Parts: sequence; C-alpha cells; structure tokens
Amino acid sequence: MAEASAVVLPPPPDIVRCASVELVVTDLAAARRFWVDVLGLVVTSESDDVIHLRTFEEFIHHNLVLREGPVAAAAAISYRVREPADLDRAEAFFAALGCRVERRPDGFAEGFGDTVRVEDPLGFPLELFHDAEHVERLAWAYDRQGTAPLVRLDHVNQVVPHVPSGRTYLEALGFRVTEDIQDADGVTYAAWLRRKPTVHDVALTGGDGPRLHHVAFATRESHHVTALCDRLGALRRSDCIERGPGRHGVSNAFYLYLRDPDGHRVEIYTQDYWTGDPDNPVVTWDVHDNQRRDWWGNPVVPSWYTEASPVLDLSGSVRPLVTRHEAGEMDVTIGADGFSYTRPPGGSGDVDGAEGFKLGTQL
Ligand SMILES: O=C1C=CC(S(=O)(=O)O)=CC1(O)O
Ligand SMILES: [Fe+2]
Repeated sequence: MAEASAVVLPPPPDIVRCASVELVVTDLAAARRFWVDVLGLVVTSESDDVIHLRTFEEFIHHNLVLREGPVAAAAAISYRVREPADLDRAEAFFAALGCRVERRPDGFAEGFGDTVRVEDPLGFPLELFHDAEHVERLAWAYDRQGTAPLVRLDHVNQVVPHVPSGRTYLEALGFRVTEDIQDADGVTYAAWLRRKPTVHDVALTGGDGPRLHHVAFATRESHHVTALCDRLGALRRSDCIERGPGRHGVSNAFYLYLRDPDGHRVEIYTQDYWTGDPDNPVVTWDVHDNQRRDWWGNPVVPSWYTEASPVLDLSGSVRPLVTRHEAGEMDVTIGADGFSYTRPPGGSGDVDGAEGFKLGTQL
C-alpha cells in the first residue's frame, strides 16, 4: 500500500460527515438493552441478527448498526459524501493508494444505496456512501426523548501506531487538524481532524492499531450527561461508566465514556466549538499538561489508554495489530496523569509559580 505523501493522488471524495458505525456484538439482545433501553437510540429496523439505530436529529436510515457475530469488533466506519460522483472519486483515490476496494450499488447495509468499502491505509474498514433512505427526523419528539437524548453521531476515535502518518493520509482525504497533543521532542500522541465544522469527525490516538477507540454521540447539554450518570446509578449499571463525567481540555466538550456489554466504548459528548473558518487556529497541547484530557485535572483511567475494539477487514477477519514504537501517553505522564503539571513550568501560574501537581494518591 502506498504512502499518501508518496504518490500523486486523484482528487479525493468530498466527505460531508462521519455518519455511521457498524459494530459486531456477541449477544444482540444484551447489546439492544444497552444501546436502546439504557442509551435511548431509536430503532429504525431490526431482525434476528441485526439492528439499525439512529439518533433523534438524524434523517437518514441509521447511525449505528449492531450485527450479531462471534467476535466483538468494528466492521465499518461510514462517511456520507456530498454527491454520487464522489463514490467514483473514492474508488479512484483509494485504488491509487493500493487499498482493497469493494463497491456495491445496492449498499452493504440496509437503508444505504451505492456504497464503496475500503481497507484504508490505516487498516480501518472505511465506508463511503451518498444515497440513503430518509426516515422520520425525531428532533421535535420530546415526548420520546429520555434522560439524555442522543441527537447525532459526532465522531469516531481510532487507535493507530503512528499519528503523523495517519494525519498525512487524512489530510490528503480532505480532513483538517483542529487540535493535537505533542511533547517537547515533537512526538505526536493524538490528533483531532474534521470535515464538519466542529472539532472532529475522527480522532487518532497513538497506540497499537488499527482499533476503534470509541464512537461518540452528541447530546444537547452537559446536564443531560450528568442525568445519564444518575440514571445509570438508579439502574445499578454504574459499572458501565469507564471515565467521566468531566470537561475535556481538548475540544472543550463535556464528556462521559461508557462500555457496552462487549466492551465497545461509546462517548456521550456535548458543547465543543465551531471550527469552520478557513483560518481556524490549531490548538496544540503539551502531553504533560494535566488539563489536556480533563480540564479539571482528573486522571485518565488506564483502560481508556489501553483498551479498544478490534476492526475487521473486508473479508470479515480481525485485523492484526501493528505495534506503536513511539512513547505511549500513559507512560510519559507517569501512570494515569497523576504527575503532570497544572501550571506550565515557568509559566504564568498564579500560585507562587509552582508547576502544580495533583495532591493525594492518584491513579
Ligand atoms: O472526543 C474527544 C475529545 C477530547 C478528548 S481528550 O481526552 O480531552 O483528549 C478525547 C476525545 O477524543 O474522546
Ligand atoms: Fe471522543
């Protein structure tokens, strides 16, 4: 497979947004109880082995496919493109990169039309589509919206061994970086890239990959996130809370991370910011800034750095992992952020110039 920076590429498809994810789950009934009964996603259609779900502001057929299978994994990450001709562009673009490309005029999933599926340069099962069945948009159906209405799919987060080469490929595909995490030696630990005018459609987290770190659904307000935590407590399902609730440094969003019965991670996310101006400034965080991942300085639990879902190739086999050779974020911040600074060294901290470290016993 060619490096995106090493070949002259044809014009990329015009990607509008990240629109759907297909997850393989080992117990469809248990997954339904989590994604529908607890989180409140709307069932567009369901059968014995597959459920198509959507969010309340969505008008195309689905934002999430749960398909029962033997191994929990991510089977597709789907982006909507602007026009049908973008599928021809997608075929040519990924063929020029030497990727495995398949196209189905009737789609790979119910409710989507002509679709191109690719084993992309990062090893992820990428799906590009335009035509999609329109279904009822339930944005005003407040009588059906529960504790924390999930209103749209916001982004995916992908674990990759080398973030800079992932950034180069995605920039060739038309994405733009909005934020990243680096160290003084220029190692990049994570990056956030967008097509839609918010912080990201896709984030790259450095680690052994390809793996899907999470899919994120947006809710409207931060109080919906805390209300979901209260609901999980009442349901005695607080064990599915992995990280948060909290306020991110990167993205400035309010967040909560949950794990579904198969361990697939989902983020409930709200209130990031506009990035649609052509001169939107990139925000770069120091990996030792303890407020980068949680603005209040709360530590990141180790499993958030180490665990993620495997991904499938176009034949349905689990992709083998490529090892990350650069430093790992959890390593360089000594455990789960317990010893990074809150005030930059020699910075303008308002407390006797001290760098500021967490007190007490940290994770
Ligand atoms: O969506 C996100 C926004 C910010 C962060 S971070 O933990 O603040 O870096 C993680 C995240 O990628 O899930
Ligand atoms: Fe996220």
